[in-house]
Amino acid sequence: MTVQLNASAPFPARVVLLDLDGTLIDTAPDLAGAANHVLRKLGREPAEMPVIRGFIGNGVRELMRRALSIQQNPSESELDAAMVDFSQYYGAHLLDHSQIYPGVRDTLKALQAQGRELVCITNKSQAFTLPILQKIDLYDYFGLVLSGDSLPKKKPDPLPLQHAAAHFHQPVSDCLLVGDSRNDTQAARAAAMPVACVTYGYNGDEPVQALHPDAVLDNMSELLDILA
Ligand SMILES: O=C(O)COP(=O)(O)O
Ligand SMILES: [Mg+2]
Repeated sequence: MTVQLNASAPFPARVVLLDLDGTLIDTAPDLAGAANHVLRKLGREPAEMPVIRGFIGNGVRELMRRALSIQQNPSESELDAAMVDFSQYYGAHLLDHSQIYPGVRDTLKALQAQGRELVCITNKSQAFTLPILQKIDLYDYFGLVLSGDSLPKKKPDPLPLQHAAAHFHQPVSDCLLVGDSRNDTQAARAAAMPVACVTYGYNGDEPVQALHPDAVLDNMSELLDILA
Protein backbone atom coordinates (compact mmCIF):
# COMPACT_ATOMS: atom_id res chain seq x y z
CA MET A 1 0.00 0.00 0.00
CA THR A 2 1.91 2.99 -1.20
CA VAL A 3 0.92 6.60 -1.49
CA GLN A 4 3.46 8.58 -3.45
CA LEU A 5 3.16 12.32 -3.35
CA ASN A 6 4.58 14.71 -5.90
CA ALA A 7 3.02 17.77 -4.31
CA SER A 8 2.46 19.05 -0.82
CA ALA A 9 -0.21 17.08 1.03
CA PRO A 10 -2.62 17.12 2.70
CA PHE A 11 -5.01 18.42 0.06
CA PRO A 12 -7.94 20.60 1.23
CA ALA A 13 -10.30 18.87 -1.26
CA ARG A 14 -13.61 20.47 -0.27
CA VAL A 15 -14.82 18.95 -3.55
CA VAL A 16 -13.61 15.48 -4.60
CA LEU A 17 -14.14 14.65 -8.28
CA LEU A 18 -14.05 10.96 -9.14
CA ASP A 19 -13.68 9.36 -12.55
CA LEU A 20 -15.96 6.36 -13.17
CA ASP A 21 -14.50 3.72 -15.52
CA GLY A 22 -11.32 2.27 -14.08
CA THR A 23 -11.52 4.38 -10.91
CA LEU A 24 -14.85 3.66 -9.16
CA ILE A 25 -16.01 0.64 -11.15
CA ASP A 26 -14.30 -2.02 -13.25
CA THR A 27 -16.65 -1.65 -16.21
CA ALA A 28 -14.34 -3.22 -18.81
CA PRO A 29 -15.98 -6.69 -18.85
CA ASP A 30 -19.42 -5.34 -19.85
CA LEU A 31 -17.99 -2.75 -22.26
CA ALA A 32 -16.06 -5.59 -23.91
CA GLY A 33 -19.22 -7.73 -23.93
CA ALA A 34 -21.12 -5.02 -25.80
CA ALA A 35 -18.30 -4.25 -28.25
CA ASN A 36 -17.85 -7.96 -28.98
CA HIS A 37 -21.61 -8.39 -29.45
CA VAL A 38 -21.38 -5.84 -32.28
CA LEU A 39 -18.25 -7.43 -33.78
CA ARG A 40 -19.91 -10.89 -33.77
CA LYS A 41 -23.05 -9.48 -35.36
CA LEU A 42 -20.87 -8.14 -38.18
CA GLY A 43 -19.31 -11.59 -38.56
CA ARG A 44 -16.00 -10.50 -37.07
CA GLU A 45 -13.71 -12.05 -34.47
CA PRO A 46 -14.32 -10.78 -30.92
CA ALA A 47 -11.46 -8.80 -29.38
CA GLU A 48 -9.58 -9.89 -26.24
CA MET A 49 -10.48 -8.15 -22.97
CA PRO A 50 -7.09 -6.42 -22.48
CA VAL A 51 -7.37 -5.00 -26.00
CA ILE A 52 -10.84 -3.54 -25.33
CA ARG A 53 -9.68 -2.26 -21.93
CA GLY A 54 -7.09 -0.19 -23.76
CA PHE A 55 -9.88 1.44 -25.81
CA ILE A 56 -11.75 2.83 -22.75
CA GLY A 57 -11.49 6.45 -21.70
CA ASN A 58 -12.77 8.62 -24.55
CA GLY A 59 -16.42 7.62 -24.46
CA VAL A 60 -18.26 4.60 -25.85
CA ARG A 61 -18.31 5.84 -29.46
CA GLU A 62 -14.49 6.02 -29.53
CA LEU A 63 -14.34 2.58 -27.92
CA MET A 64 -16.53 1.11 -30.67
CA ARG A 65 -14.61 2.99 -33.38
CA ARG A 66 -11.34 1.50 -32.11
CA ALA A 67 -12.84 -2.01 -31.85
CA LEU A 68 -14.08 -1.84 -35.46
CA SER A 69 -10.75 -0.38 -36.60
CA ILE A 70 -8.97 -3.61 -35.59
CA GLN A 71 -10.13 -4.87 -38.99
CA GLN A 72 -10.88 -1.68 -40.91
CA ASN A 73 -11.58 1.97 -40.03
CA PRO A 74 -15.38 2.41 -40.06
CA SER A 75 -17.15 5.23 -41.88
CA GLU A 76 -19.24 7.52 -39.66
CA SER A 77 -22.45 5.86 -40.92
CA GLU A 78 -21.06 2.38 -40.19
CA LEU A 79 -20.15 3.62 -36.72
CA ASP A 80 -23.64 5.13 -36.28
CA ALA A 81 -25.19 1.74 -37.08
CA ALA A 82 -22.75 -0.06 -34.76
CA MET A 83 -23.59 2.36 -31.94
CA VAL A 84 -27.30 1.51 -32.19
CA ASP A 85 -26.46 -2.16 -31.53
CA PHE A 86 -23.80 -1.32 -28.96
CA SER A 87 -26.14 0.96 -26.97
CA GLN A 88 -29.01 -1.50 -27.02
CA TYR A 89 -26.82 -4.35 -25.79
CA TYR A 90 -24.75 -2.38 -23.27
CA GLY A 91 -27.89 -0.73 -21.86
CA ALA A 92 -29.27 -4.19 -21.08
CA HIS A 93 -25.99 -5.54 -19.64
CA LEU A 94 -24.49 -2.60 -17.74
CA LEU A 95 -23.54 -4.50 -14.62
CA ASP A 96 -23.53 -8.19 -15.58
CA HIS A 97 -19.82 -8.54 -14.82
CA SER A 98 -18.71 -5.03 -13.79
CA GLN A 99 -17.67 -4.57 -10.18
CA ILE A 100 -17.07 -1.72 -7.79
CA TYR A 101 -13.37 -1.60 -6.85
CA PRO A 102 -12.27 -2.52 -3.30
CA GLY A 103 -12.39 0.38 -0.85
CA VAL A 104 -14.56 2.62 -3.02
CA ARG A 105 -17.90 2.44 -1.20
CA ASP A 106 -16.44 2.89 2.30
CA THR A 107 -14.25 5.77 1.12
CA LEU A 108 -17.18 7.63 -0.48
CA LYS A 109 -19.11 7.13 2.75
CA ALA A 110 -16.23 8.55 4.80
CA LEU A 111 -15.71 11.52 2.45
CA GLN A 112 -19.40 12.34 2.65
CA ALA A 113 -19.33 12.10 6.45
CA GLN A 114 -16.44 14.58 6.44
CA GLY A 115 -18.73 17.05 4.68
CA ARG A 116 -16.96 17.02 1.33
CA GLU A 117 -18.87 17.45 -1.92
CA LEU A 118 -18.53 14.51 -4.32
CA VAL A 119 -18.71 14.74 -8.10
CA CYS A 120 -18.66 11.88 -10.57
CA ILE A 121 -16.88 13.05 -13.70
CA THR A 122 -16.74 10.63 -16.61
CA ASN A 123 -16.46 10.55 -20.39
CA LYS A 124 -19.18 7.88 -20.45
CA SER A 125 -22.55 8.93 -21.94
CA GLN A 126 -25.15 10.08 -19.45
CA ALA A 127 -27.56 7.38 -20.67
CA PHE A 128 -25.20 4.76 -19.18
CA THR A 129 -23.62 6.70 -16.31
CA LEU A 130 -26.82 7.38 -14.38
CA PRO A 131 -28.29 3.84 -14.43
CA ILE A 132 -24.89 2.35 -13.53
CA LEU A 133 -24.49 4.63 -10.50
CA GLN A 134 -28.09 3.99 -9.46
CA LYS A 135 -28.01 0.21 -9.89
CA ILE A 136 -24.71 -0.18 -8.02
CA ASP A 137 -26.07 2.12 -5.30
CA LEU A 138 -23.47 4.89 -5.58
CA TYR A 139 -25.66 7.63 -7.08
CA ASP A 140 -26.69 9.21 -3.78
CA TYR A 141 -23.10 9.98 -2.78
CA PHE A 142 -22.77 12.50 -5.61
CA GLY A 143 -23.93 16.10 -5.47
CA LEU A 144 -23.17 16.39 -9.19
CA VAL A 145 -22.68 13.88 -12.02
CA LEU A 146 -20.98 15.12 -15.20
CA SER A 147 -20.94 12.66 -18.10
CA GLY A 148 -19.14 12.90 -21.44
CA ASP A 149 -22.20 14.51 -23.05
CA SER A 150 -23.28 16.76 -20.15
CA LEU A 151 -21.23 19.75 -21.32
CA PRO A 152 -19.91 20.97 -24.70
CA LYS A 153 -16.46 19.50 -23.92
CA LYS A 154 -15.24 16.44 -22.04
CA LYS A 155 -11.90 15.36 -20.49
CA PRO A 156 -9.04 15.99 -21.34
CA ASP A 157 -10.61 19.46 -21.69
CA PRO A 158 -10.63 21.22 -18.30
CA LEU A 159 -14.26 22.39 -18.74
CA PRO A 160 -16.01 19.68 -16.65
CA LEU A 161 -13.51 20.17 -13.80
CA GLN A 162 -13.94 23.96 -13.87
CA HIS A 163 -17.71 23.52 -14.05
CA ALA A 164 -17.70 21.30 -10.96
CA ALA A 165 -15.57 23.73 -8.94
CA ALA A 166 -17.82 26.65 -9.91
CA HIS A 167 -20.95 24.62 -9.14
CA PHE A 168 -19.81 24.30 -5.52
CA HIS A 169 -18.33 27.84 -5.38
CA GLN A 170 -14.83 26.52 -4.65
CA PRO A 171 -11.48 27.48 -6.19
CA VAL A 172 -9.96 24.65 -8.26
CA SER A 173 -7.10 24.47 -5.75
CA ASP A 174 -9.64 23.32 -3.11
CA CYS A 175 -10.79 20.47 -5.34
CA LEU A 176 -9.09 17.14 -6.10
CA LEU A 177 -9.63 14.91 -9.12
CA VAL A 178 -9.15 11.17 -8.68
CA GLY A 179 -8.72 9.32 -11.97
CA ASP A 180 -6.92 6.50 -13.72
CA SER A 181 -5.66 7.81 -17.02
CA ARG A 182 -3.99 10.47 -19.11
CA ASN A 183 -7.32 12.19 -19.88
CA ASP A 184 -7.73 12.79 -16.16
CA THR A 185 -4.23 14.17 -15.52
CA GLN A 186 -4.36 16.33 -18.66
CA ALA A 187 -7.72 17.82 -17.70
CA ALA A 188 -6.50 18.44 -14.15
CA ARG A 189 -3.27 20.12 -15.28
CA ALA A 190 -5.20 22.30 -17.75
CA ALA A 191 -7.57 23.32 -14.93
CA ALA A 192 -4.70 23.71 -12.40
CA MET A 193 -6.51 21.23 -10.14
CA PRO A 194 -4.58 18.72 -8.00
CA VAL A 195 -4.92 15.13 -9.24
CA ALA A 196 -4.46 11.68 -7.74
CA CYS A 197 -4.30 8.50 -9.85
CA VAL A 198 -5.28 4.97 -8.94
CA THR A 199 -2.87 2.27 -10.10
CA TYR A 200 -5.53 -0.37 -10.86
CA GLY A 201 -7.47 1.34 -13.70
CA TYR A 202 -7.24 1.72 -17.45
CA ASN A 203 -4.13 3.54 -18.56
CA GLY A 204 -3.05 1.12 -21.28
CA ASP A 205 0.38 -0.35 -20.61
CA GLU A 206 1.67 2.87 -19.11
CA PRO A 207 2.07 3.02 -15.31
CA VAL A 208 0.17 6.03 -13.92
CA GLN A 209 3.40 7.24 -12.29
CA ALA A 210 4.45 8.30 -15.82
CA LEU A 211 1.57 10.82 -15.79
CA HIS A 212 3.15 12.58 -12.79
CA PRO A 213 0.00 12.90 -10.69
CA ASP A 214 0.20 14.58 -7.28
CA ALA A 215 -0.57 11.28 -5.54
CA VAL A 216 -0.73 7.61 -6.48
CA LEU A 217 -3.26 5.30 -4.80
CA ASP A 218 -3.19 1.49 -4.86
CA ASN A 219 -6.59 1.42 -3.14
CA MET A 220 -9.23 4.15 -2.97
CA SER A 221 -9.12 4.05 0.85
CA GLU A 222 -5.62 5.61 0.70
CA LEU A 223 -7.34 8.82 -0.42
CA LEU A 224 -8.37 9.42 3.18
CA ASP A 225 -4.69 9.57 4.20
CA ILE A 226 -3.87 12.53 1.94
CA LEU A 227 -6.77 14.89 2.66
CA ALA A 228 -6.78 17.70 5.20
O1 LIG B 1 -14.53 5.98 -22.02
C1 LIG B 1 -15.52 6.05 -21.28
O2 LIG B 1 -16.65 5.71 -21.67
C2 LIG B 1 -15.45 6.60 -19.89
O3 LIG B 1 -14.24 6.75 -19.28
P1 LIG B 1 -14.00 7.46 -17.84
O4 LIG B 1 -15.14 7.11 -16.90
O5 LIG B 1 -12.73 6.82 -17.43
O6 LIG B 1 -13.92 8.93 -18.13
MG1 LIG C 1 -11.21 6.26 -16.24
